Amino acid sequence: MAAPPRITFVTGNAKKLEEVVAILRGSPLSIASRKLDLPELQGEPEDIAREKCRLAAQAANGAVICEDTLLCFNALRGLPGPYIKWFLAKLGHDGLNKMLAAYDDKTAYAQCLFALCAGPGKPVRLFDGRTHGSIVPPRGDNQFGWDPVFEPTESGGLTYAEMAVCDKNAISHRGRALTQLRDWLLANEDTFRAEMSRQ
Ligand SMILES: O=P(O)(O)OP(=O)(O)OP(=O)(O)OC[C@H]1O[C@@H](n2cnc3c(O)ncnc32)[C@H](O)[C@@H]1O
Ligand SMILES: [Mg+2]
Repeated sequence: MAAPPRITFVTGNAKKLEEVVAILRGSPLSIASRKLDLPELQGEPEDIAREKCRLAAQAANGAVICEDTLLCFNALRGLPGPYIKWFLAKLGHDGLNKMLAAYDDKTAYAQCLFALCAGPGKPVRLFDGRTHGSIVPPRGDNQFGWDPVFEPTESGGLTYAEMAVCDKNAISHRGRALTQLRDWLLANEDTFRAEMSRQ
């Protein structure tokens, strides 16, 4: 049997990489990684994810995956969404809570858009994973991004930061999107290989 196609996960975020490695452990995919902070377009999440992946394929000159993570407050009609990185950096965990002070609705969802591309100029495919929950005052040891302030509905009252890594990965936005990507690749390996080899 041929070796699995070699794909590079392009990200500037070491914690994302750790989770991706853990989620894919035991799967037949061969993922390398490249640390690169790519420019991100503004606009709709799907357009941001597609454009970032297009740039990643050019930078790596080969098959790539990359991902965009959003944290969407329902009371704010999905904002901060793809801009959560900058809201978190400027406002911190308390500031994210204060943004919802004027609203009864504290619900939110975490969304992960994985993008897969066989090489420069090749089509970009998206895989969308979501986890619903609420924004709460910070709790928990894991200091990955906004994990301390996001309490998934299905966690039994724990924030992401209070959950064991494997429990988070089992229900997380990232776990769900990556499972779809893996299943697509395993079912469509020949199509993807053909795209990789076509100039
Ligand atoms: O290079 P890339 O892959 O873009 O990495 P990034 O850190 O810039 O990531 P994003 O652009 O997707 O911005 C998402 C923000 O949300 C944070 N984040 C991503 N996944 C998370 C998770 O599972 N739990 C908590 N915070 C997360 C991340 O640290 C960023 O601040
Ligand atoms: Mg980024």
